[in-house]
Amino acid sequence: RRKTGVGMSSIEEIYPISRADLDLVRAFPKGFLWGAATASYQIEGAIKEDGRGPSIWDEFSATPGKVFQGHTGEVATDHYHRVPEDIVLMKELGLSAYRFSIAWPRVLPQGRGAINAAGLDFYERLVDELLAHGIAPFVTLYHWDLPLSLHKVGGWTNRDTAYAFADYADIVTKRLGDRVANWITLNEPWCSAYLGYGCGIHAPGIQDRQAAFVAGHHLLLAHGLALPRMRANIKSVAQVGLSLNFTPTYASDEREETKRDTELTDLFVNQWFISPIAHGRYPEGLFEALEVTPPPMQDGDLELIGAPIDFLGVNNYTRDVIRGGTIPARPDESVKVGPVPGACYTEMGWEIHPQSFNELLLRLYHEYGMQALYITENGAAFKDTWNGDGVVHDPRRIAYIQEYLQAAAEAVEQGVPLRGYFTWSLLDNFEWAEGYSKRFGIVYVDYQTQRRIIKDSGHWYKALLSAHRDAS
Ligand SMILES: CO[C@H](O)c1c[n+]2c([nH]1)[C@H](O)[C@@H](O)[C@H](O)[C@H]2CO
Repeated sequence: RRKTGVGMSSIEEIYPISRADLDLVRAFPKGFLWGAATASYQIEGAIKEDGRGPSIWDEFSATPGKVFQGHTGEVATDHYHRVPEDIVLMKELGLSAYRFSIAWPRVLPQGRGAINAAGLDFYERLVDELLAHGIAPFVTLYHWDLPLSLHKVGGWTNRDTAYAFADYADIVTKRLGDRVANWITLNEPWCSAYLGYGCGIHAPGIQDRQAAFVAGHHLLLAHGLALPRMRANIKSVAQVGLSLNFTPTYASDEREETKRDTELTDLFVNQWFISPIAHGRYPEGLFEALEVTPPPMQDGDLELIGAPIDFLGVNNYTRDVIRGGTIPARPDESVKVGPVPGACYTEMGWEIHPQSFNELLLRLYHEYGMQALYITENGAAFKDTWNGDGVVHDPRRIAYIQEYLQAAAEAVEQGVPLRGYFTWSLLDNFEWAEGYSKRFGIVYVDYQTQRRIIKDSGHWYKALLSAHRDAS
């Protein structure tokens, strides 16, 4: 797409959406929220500024061999110093909502005790600036950057951390509860528990499956303890939920052993957290399948954990096709089949499979009775390149979002109460163990200069959101 003249935009740049896109947006109800998502450690930088305490990701990413080429979140996209310009960018894109996370160690440098006023002030300014631009804040309280001091006394394997989280949630909602109407307690406790304590590819890098289930229980308990504290501080019209990751599992063939291994993998990957949240109990057979003992629980834990939430945040990117009977292994060692003939994949090696997204949404509504759903993460990493001028062509990301939104639109037509969609991510950012090697943004970040360049997908998303507003 080249400019047609100095200062002129090509007609495609003004209207980069198709007739099919116009039909697509009409499937979503008036008031449907369109946003983009980020997380504190992945975009903020300024990890030692204004009183912020260290987090487990500061220590983990600084540990040689843990992150691609030793990348860290020390600078990231320097969002901490660029909030005004980044919010102008969000406004330019026409976002009606923005999902971000608060860094616990910026608010409570030691995880508990003394409050860092500069940390709370930063998030207050961010929220006020969003509201001034008519963008609804969706605040995640925990997106993996646990204060290091809590890790030093066991982190999520220590039940006390759940109580410390509830105190942190109380402090933040006391300050922002009058202005923020959408709260997410935890982002993907499955990742915090299993990637952090089970297989150790994420902070704090522990490899102990039993510890993963103890940590998982304390993360759920943290959510349950925080809920009533938050509800006491937020407006009556405000809503609280949490974001869970799901990767639907499919059998690679019709053999009984394949179907069994696929069901066990589904138990482990998809049911572990939604079952306590939706049904107040762990899924039958989970602990046995993983060869762990049930995590220590106290009376009342599961009631707290299973207390009603106002919405479920759904994070989905792909599906897994499971090969059966290869090894008499546990579901955390199940063998994924790939590449699937005729399938397309993103830079993460994730199969692009919108049909499984549609089926997931239907399952969450029918099997788990979720009365409101937001897609709090969906997006794709591709090899985006920038040639130094104002354009970044990413047609595959446009196609990915189109296909997944089509699947979501079908779910809405099938009766799923879907209330909003946040693409991951607003900006290219620190992709955990992959460092800055993977770009998910609809806005490109040139890390040498911190320049932001709206990708074609950003221009397309802007036009799509505008078309939805016009159609509503
Ligand atoms: C199966 O993917 C997970 O749902 C997942 C994917 N992602 C996530 N969770 C995290 O919430 C984000 O911080 C990541 O940046 C993002 C992209 O990797």
